[in-house]
Amino acid sequence: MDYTIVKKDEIIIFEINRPAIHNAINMEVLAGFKELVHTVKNDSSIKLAVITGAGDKSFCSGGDLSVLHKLKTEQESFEMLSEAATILYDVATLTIPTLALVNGTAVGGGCEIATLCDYRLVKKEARCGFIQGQLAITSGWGGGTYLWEKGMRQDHTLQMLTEAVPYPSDKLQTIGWATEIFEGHKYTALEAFVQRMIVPHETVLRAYKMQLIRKWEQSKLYERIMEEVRTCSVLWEQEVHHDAVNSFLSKKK
Ligand SMILES: CC[C@H](C(=O)O)C(=O)SCCNC(=O)CCNC(=O)[C@H](O)C(C)(C)COP(=O)(O)OP(=O)(O)OC[C@H]1O[C@@H](n2cnc3c(N)ncnc32)[C@H](O)[C@@H]1OP(=O)(O)O
Repeated sequence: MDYTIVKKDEIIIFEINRPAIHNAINMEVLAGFKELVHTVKNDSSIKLAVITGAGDKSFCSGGDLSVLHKLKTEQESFEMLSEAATILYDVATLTIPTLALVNGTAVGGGCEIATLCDYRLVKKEARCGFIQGQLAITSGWGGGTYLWEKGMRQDHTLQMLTEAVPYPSDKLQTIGWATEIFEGHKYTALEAFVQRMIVPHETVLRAYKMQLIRKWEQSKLYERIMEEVRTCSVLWEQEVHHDAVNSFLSKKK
């Protein structure tokens, strides 16, 4: 399987399991996120949803370019991007807290997935960034729109999007993207964090998360995400984007 879903007591852990290609996202992993949403919605005992990556190198390197490079037109890319963005919006709006356990590199759509989570526990050696700009596109799964929601300084938000490079963990904490930085084993760090944040009653957690979801609904977050998707799909069709993807895929061969 390209992902695993494991429930440990009151926590559900979704792990992207494609370490050979830095946990890049394909349609199977996206289907896994749909399964995660379904599982959480049908099990009220779950208090926290965790997303992480297999191995110790990467959290997620974004969309699987060996698959995505076949999408050439605005319409073809819009269909994929909007499907992924909708699935990820359902993850973001789970009525329990979500936590990205960033065990390594998170770039492109991988940085978007970490950003949509409520918390980001980032391994000291991890580097995270919106590198889509290097492919001559914007984020396309909602990540840019979620980043503007994080309450970071506007200049830091725009820098992170437009510099299009992975940031080291100390900078991610300085700008307010990382919730905490950890060293050592990721599940040890998760356990320490959870001990502090899970209140006795899941009704309290859900009530507080609903305050955020209502804010997003009132500010039309989903509509703004779809605008991001449309912009990305227009840029996707440009030759400069296809050239950038092809040069990435050919550089190792
Ligand atoms: C769908 C849109 C979405 C969005 O932006 O909304 C996206 O995410 S677009 C995709 C954006 N992601 C990238 O451009 C990341 C590409 N990968 C890298 O930059 C590097 O691989 C990195 C930094 C993750 C790791 O670099 P490192 O030098 O340590 O490893 P390699 O580059 O040699 O990678 C090893 C192996 O994995 C393959 N690989 C890595 N990332 C991807 C990917 N996203 N899709 C497909 N394949 C990927 C890489 O090609 C190498 O394969 P090999 O056969 O061993 O040459």
